[in-house]
Amino acid sequence: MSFVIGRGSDAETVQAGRLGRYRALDGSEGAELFIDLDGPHAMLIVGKRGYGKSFTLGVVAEELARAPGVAPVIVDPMGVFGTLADPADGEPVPVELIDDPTIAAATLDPRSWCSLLGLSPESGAGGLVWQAAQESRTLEEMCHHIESTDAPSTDKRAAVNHVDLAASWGVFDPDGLDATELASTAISVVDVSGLDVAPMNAVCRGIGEALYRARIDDAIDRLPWLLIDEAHTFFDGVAEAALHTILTRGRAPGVSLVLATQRPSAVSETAISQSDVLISHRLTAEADLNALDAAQPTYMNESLDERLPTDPGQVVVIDDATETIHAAQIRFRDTPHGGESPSAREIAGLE
Ligand SMILES: Nc1ncnc2c1ncn2[C@@H]1O[C@H](COP(=O)(O)OP(=O)(O)OP(=O)(O)O)[C@@H](O)[C@H]1O
Repeated sequence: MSFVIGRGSDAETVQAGRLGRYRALDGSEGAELFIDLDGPHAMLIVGKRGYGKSFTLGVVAEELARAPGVAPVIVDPMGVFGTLADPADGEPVPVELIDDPTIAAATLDPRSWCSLLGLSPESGAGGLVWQAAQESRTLEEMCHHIESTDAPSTDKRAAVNHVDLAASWGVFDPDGLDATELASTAISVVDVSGLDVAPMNAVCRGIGEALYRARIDDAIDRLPWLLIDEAHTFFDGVAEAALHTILTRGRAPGVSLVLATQRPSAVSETAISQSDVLISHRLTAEADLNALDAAQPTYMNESLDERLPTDPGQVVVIDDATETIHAAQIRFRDTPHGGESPSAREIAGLE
């Protein structure tokens, strides 16, 4: 009998991903541990730098790419998940690489446009951007709308300059990514690594909204899974609204979210409280431990800090669906891990 996180004991492990093996107190490995890929989930993967968050996210990504009926998309802020497309050990991992992602300007609402451009909606330029975003579908239309008002010319100039700045990011296109494109059988790896935080957030928001809306409108017949590395980056920008929608309302339409971060204290409380699966690597920063402690379930009768592992790849999994806690060793990646830290000795040819 195998255990499937999010489901419980399962003899067949159908539509479940291989996560790793149980880890005994003496470090020895036990039975295989799986993760449910059938129903919708909100998962949070945490751990301090270098203890395996991205590696674990990669393992989940490999399993999702191989699973039927799901549409996995990974937002890759460090550009390390392109290696999912490299030859894999075992079953192939189907991957769709998206290197220059764009979204339609109309994906963002007027408030988000102001916050994306760092403008207060109460300011002259901010008010103009707000109105333009309400009335327009493209950046060009926004500029025309601003120019055509009888607002003071300094406000108009400031507003147009801000919209031009957004245009210079190169992430807005009326034919930007849509859900049908993202919802292929392969995992879509959206590389946002060349972008600043603001456009990175805009792209993430566009993808999150497109996937959610497509399920609400019955436009895609697979269940989307949105995986996000360095998730704290997106809780401090315009992407947050889309992530909150999925966290709080994603279950019914079947949209899943997997967030990985080294700073659980920097993602929202909702992200922690709404997660039904928490995978924790080693953590030491007090603020991060406190953030997780606040959401510690009553069925956990010792504190999380006491159970946290010490070595890379080791985790504690809190499974809220089955109200169980597991000590595990995450399995090795079947495709190369792209997040290896560079070594000065290696670069100098000494290793
Ligand atoms: N499950 C695992 N099995 C074997 N080695 C692992 C495992 N997980 C992590 N490692 C090792 O730990 C290293 C660091 O992992 P990873 O790059 O995922 O860390 P991270 O926590 O995501 O760090 P960062 O915050 O810098 O992204 C990997 O390069 C790998 O060598």
